[in-house]
Formats: sequence, structure tokens, C-alpha cells
Amino acid sequence: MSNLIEAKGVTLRYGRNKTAVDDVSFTLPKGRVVGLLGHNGAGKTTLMKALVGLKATEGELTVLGRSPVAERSQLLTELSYIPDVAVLPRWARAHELITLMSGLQPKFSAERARQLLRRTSVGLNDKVKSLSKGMVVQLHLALIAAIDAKLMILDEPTLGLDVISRKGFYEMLIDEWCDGERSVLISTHQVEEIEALLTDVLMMDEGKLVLNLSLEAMESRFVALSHDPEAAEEVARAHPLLRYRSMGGKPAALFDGAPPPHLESMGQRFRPSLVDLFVALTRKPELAPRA
Ligand SMILES: Nc1ncnc2c1ncn2[C@@H]1O[C@H](COP(=O)(O)OP(=O)(O)OP(=O)(O)O)[C@@H](O)[C@H]1O
Repeated sequence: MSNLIEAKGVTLRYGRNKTAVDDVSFTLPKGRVVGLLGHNGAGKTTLMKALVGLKATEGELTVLGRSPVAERSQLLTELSYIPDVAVLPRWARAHELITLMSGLQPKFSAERARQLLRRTSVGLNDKVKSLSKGMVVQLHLALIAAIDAKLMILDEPTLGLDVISRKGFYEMLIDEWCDGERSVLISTHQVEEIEALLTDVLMMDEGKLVLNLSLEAMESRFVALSHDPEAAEEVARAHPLLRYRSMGGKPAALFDGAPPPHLESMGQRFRPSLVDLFVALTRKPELAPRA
């Protein structure tokens, strides 16, 4: 199996009228850390539900070579998944959850879970209800990272956590789970802090996949140009994807491809951030003023 996920023309609807995911195609190979980015309502959670067989799709979808809906119970023993809320039973102690997982998940290693927990401030005897939100998420990650899987799917794993807890979560994920063979798909709005971890990005907007690119390819494809305010009109005429202010407040423009040669001499190229690209590709048009 060369790709862990293969999606071709995947469409997901709620009822007759709502198309939450619209004709999405992508592949996810081994050894990648992929960010699934999109605003609220872009379709990220719906797509992830389809990947774990919770929602039937139109189009073709295989995850770990399986059909997620038809082979759901088998698939769930082969991947690691955290849905968007940390759903651990409040009454349970950490060691009880480890015992529970050992019974449910053939690929789960209790020893590995205990080892991962030692990285966190969660004790084996701690009850979920006594833990902070950040600690619950750390415990959840320790439990699912102890599954010997090829693919981890995380839906907004750090929602509601403070910056230190978010950093701790991602450090543990990268240090303890990613090994160059396994892949992770992470949905988030927190584009800034995840950029450095990612190898690839999938960007969704209103159900459509608007970008599917490796970070390396992003660097060579998109170019930002900072320029003097006097050049603003000339730059606007070249129809950049986005005009904004770069660091230091200097006007800047983001181009898909190289800017026209006459503009290059008016400004200075720099590497656009993923956030800038996210804004450029998913920005809503300005609201028309009321008549
Ligand atoms: N159960 C449902 N019934 C009807 N519409 C739904 C349902 N769940 C989601 N939707 C709609 O589908 C679209 C995609 O929602 P989804 O939850 O997948 O987005 P998301 O990108 O995960 O958003 P968020 O970042 O806010 O979690 C939205 O317009 C949402 O209102």
C-alpha cells in the first residue's frame, strides 16, 4: 500500500441541500505530517468523519487500503484517532483507561502508554475529572500514540488549550509518534503554530479543497513581495492573490508564481507564511454595503 489515504471525488452531504465536502481528491503517503486547514464550517470535521467511517461518501475513498464505512471496525483497530473533543470518561483513572484500551485495541501497548505518560504531568492514579483540559488531551494523546498504527487522525486536538499545553502536545506527537513511516493528519485553525511541524498542507474552503501542496512546493510556488507605498497601484494592477502589510508594516503582495518582472525591481521578495496564504485563499469577499 503506497498511500495511506486515497480520496477521489469525495462528496459529503447533510440532507439534500447541504454539501459539506465538495468533490475532494487527495492522497496521503507515508511519513507525512499534514495540516488540514480551514475556517469554521469549511468541512474539516465532516471529511475526518468520513475517513473513520462515520459518514458515507460519494466518490472513492480508501483509508489504509480499506473502505471506511464497509470495514469500519477493522479500520478502527488499525489507526489512531482523536475526535474534536477530548472524550475520556470522567470517572476513569489513567491506569484504568490503559487497561480498557488493552482490551479494545489489538495494536495498543500498555507499556508504551505508561512510558508516554511519564512525559506528562498525568499520574497513573489520576482521575480524568481531576485533570485540567490540557492534561486530558495529553492523556488522550498518550493513549492513542501507544497504538502501533500507520496513521493518526486528529481533529482540532489542541482546541481550548493554552499555548504551553499546545506546544507540549505537538512536541510529544512529533518526538514520540512520527518516525518517518507513520503519517498524521491534523485539522486546526491555529495555522501559525503548526506551520513548522507540517510537511504538507490541505486547505479547505466551503467544502472545496483549495490547496494541496507540500511546504517545500509552497515555498517555490508562492512569492511575496514587499514594496514602497508608491508602488501600490502598480502592484494592484498585477492582481496579486493578497495585498497586506508585512512585518514592520511595509505594504506587501502575495503572488501565485513569480511577480511580473517590472515589479520585482520595485520590491523585495520574501517567503510568505502559511497564514498569509491561508488568508489569501480562504478570505471571504468584502460584504457589499447595504443599498
Ligand atoms: N450534522 C449536521 N447537519 C447539518 N449540517 C451540518 C452538520 N454538521 C456539519 N454541518 C455543516 O457542514 C458544514 C461543514 O461543517 P464541519 O463541521 O465539517 O466544518 P469544520 O471545518 O470542521 O468547522 P469547525 O472548524 O467549526 O469545526 C458546515 O456548514 C456545517 O454547518
